[in-house]
Amino acid sequence: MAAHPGGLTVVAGAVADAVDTVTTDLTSTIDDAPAAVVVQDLVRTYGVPTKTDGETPVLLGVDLTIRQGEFVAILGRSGSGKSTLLRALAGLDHDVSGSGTVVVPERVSVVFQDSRLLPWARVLDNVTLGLRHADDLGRERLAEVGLAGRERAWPTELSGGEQQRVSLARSLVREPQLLLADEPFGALDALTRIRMHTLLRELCARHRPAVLLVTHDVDEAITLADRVVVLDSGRISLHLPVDLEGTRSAADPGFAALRARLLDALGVPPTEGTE
Ligand SMILES: Nc1ncnc2c1ncn2[C@@H]1O[C@H](COP(=O)(O)OP(=O)(O)OP(=O)(O)O)[C@@H](O)[C@H]1O
Repeated sequence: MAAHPGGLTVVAGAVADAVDTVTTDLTSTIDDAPAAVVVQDLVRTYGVPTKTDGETPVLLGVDLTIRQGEFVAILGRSGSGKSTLLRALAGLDHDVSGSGTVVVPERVSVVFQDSRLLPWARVLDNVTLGLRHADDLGRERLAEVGLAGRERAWPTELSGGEQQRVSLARSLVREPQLLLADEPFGALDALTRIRMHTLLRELCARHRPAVLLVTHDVDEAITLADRVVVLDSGRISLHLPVDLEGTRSAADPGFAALRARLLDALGVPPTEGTE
């Protein structure tokens, strides 16, 4: 158990043994897999709260469990605290105070909207940065994201979508038990975004990390996630399992029903064409 700068109790690696156990149990489903992430009564406040003015907390008591191999997407209005929650799991937040418990596995990778590649390092070096003897694995992951042969390219020679592919390869080379993604496709054009959805689904099916995806895009959440949660007024107001069979199409009635539920939870009034 480690002290956390924001006053949290963070337990890293506490669930690793259980995670290893489930991979040998072929009959298990996500529903009965052990927890990869446990968040209990998480409160987060920016700035230093004083007794007199008392800053308003951004998170007011968030409870969330993500199971091994489960893909959870989080939606919420702008400023509702989605990134604050993600940063608390990543241990990346500053100038915050709070309370609560966060249990995360040992190996956590984070992907952001911008790829955050080092411009002076070639693609393969970006992927393996900080790891020793990882070139073969790095090449393998680059091939998985469709960038075989681009190992010696500089980041500036890649398109935005290709840079995000490198960012995904860099996160996967660390074999994360938890992948945190903060609007990773937010800056991409619609067609590239659809390709990236397919790629991410394939990668997650192969590597089975637990995933927390922050997104503004309701359809993206339904397309990718096993469960969508909505953050509202500092708490999770809805857990919605995505129980769609096979390939998910926005044209399916089941998809449209989930979209309507989520838009309602987000306070978006129904419009023509949305049931
Ligand atoms: N470093 C910080 N210092 C002070 N306040 C912050 C800081 N980071 C975020 N906030 C505030 O906390 C609230 C939640 O921010 P957060 O980025 O978590 O929301 P979000 O739901 O991810 O928003 P968006 O969808 O617009 O990205 C906002 O009101 C924001 O202004």
